[in-house]
Amino acid sequence: MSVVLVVNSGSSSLKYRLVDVEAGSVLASGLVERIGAGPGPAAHTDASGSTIRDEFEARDHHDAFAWMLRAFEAHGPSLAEFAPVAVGHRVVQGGARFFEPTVITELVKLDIDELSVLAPLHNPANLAGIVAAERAFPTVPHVAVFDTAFHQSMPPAAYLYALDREVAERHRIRRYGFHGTSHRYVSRAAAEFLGRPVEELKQIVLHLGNGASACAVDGGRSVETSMGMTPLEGLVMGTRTGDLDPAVVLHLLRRGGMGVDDVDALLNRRSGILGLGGHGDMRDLTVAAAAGDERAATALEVYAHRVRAYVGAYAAQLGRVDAIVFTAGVGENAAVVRELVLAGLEGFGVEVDAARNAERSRAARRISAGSSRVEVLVVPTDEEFEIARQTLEVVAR
Ligand SMILES: Nc1ncnc2c1ncn2[C@@H]1O[C@H](COP(=O)(O)OP(=O)(O)O)[C@@H](O)[C@H]1O
Ligand SMILES: CC(=O)OP(=O)(O)O
Ligand SMILES: [Mg+2]
Repeated sequence: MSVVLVVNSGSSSLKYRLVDVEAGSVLASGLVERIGAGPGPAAHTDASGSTIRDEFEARDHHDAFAWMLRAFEAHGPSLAEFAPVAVGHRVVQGGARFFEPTVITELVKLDIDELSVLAPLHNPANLAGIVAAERAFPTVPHVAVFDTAFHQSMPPAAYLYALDREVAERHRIRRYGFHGTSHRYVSRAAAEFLGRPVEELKQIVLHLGNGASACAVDGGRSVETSMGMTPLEGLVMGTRTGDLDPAVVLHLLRRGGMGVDDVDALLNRRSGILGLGGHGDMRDLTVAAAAGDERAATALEVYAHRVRAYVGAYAAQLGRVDAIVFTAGVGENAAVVRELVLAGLEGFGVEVDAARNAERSRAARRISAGSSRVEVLVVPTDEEFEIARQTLEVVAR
């Protein structure tokens, strides 16, 4: 059997999936939300797709795991019959320390904890999930799969900030990049869809979810990405600014009557399409824009303008573009966002087929016209499956 449990612990949620990697099938999946913040929704779906919903108060990740185990017991599948041979964990920040999926030891946990200074919103939650999962599944190996790992192939020209070298090195300030598991999976899936070896393709992958990042993938390797030392840099996101003149921060601290934590909350939680257009969820923003809400329409323009700027930059860095690939919640579903991003790129060999772009589908598909020099694809990401696959690979070694 090749059953792996995948755990994605966010600051306030636990997402899990039980995967049979060899069969390529999902045996169960679920979600516990609002951890540590009072009663919240929890849901568990079995292999047949039938879902049970609950309202549950998880004080911490241990409680959330306990809920998950009860859900398996009550609704199946049986964890005795489909016992995971390993547990794979999403860990967001691996710094320059982790290049590959890694079996979790006490030392690895110390490193993940220590890297929290470079991802204060993500790594502490990832670690809490690991500790809880180890307690729930004490006899199998646990593996950390890092968001940063895929981007370790970036050259110094792409990952260095033009900052005083001594200061940057002392504080490990450089661009690490995130969503690597998704960029890796999607760039390979796109090559498969095109029936071409990934080694010969130059791709621009646009992971547009709540968090969003662009990645230039040359021959299957990340050569540049838009997120930086933390997942705040780059594209406009649900609640994050993306690129910003750093002097804005200084100005707010000096003149805006704000403290460090206020500015942190402003940039990470109250900005992006939420701050600009009044909606942090792209579904709501596009509906509002279509209904004539000017602020929402402007936010959409800013969002698309930024993505287009990165497409142009990465086209220049790659020297040639074979494929532009959209993925994640917004990239897979929001036809209007794709249309705005791609508008006016005909001079660069990008021709969109409007009907194909408007089609709704869950499968990988082409949205460019037959005559387009650049292939434009929509490829659903599957970070959980990729984490399961990498976890099994490490365990089998
Ligand atoms: N049909 C849709 N139209 C527009 N946006 C969508 C649609 N479905 C999902 N989204 C958007 O995708 C985003 C969430 O993406 P997702 O990849 O699930 O994020 P994350 O994994 O970071 O939580 C939200 O902004 C959501 O509104
Ligand atoms: C790294 C990151 O931004 O992750 P998410 O998109 O899940 O917030
Ligand atoms: Mg995501």
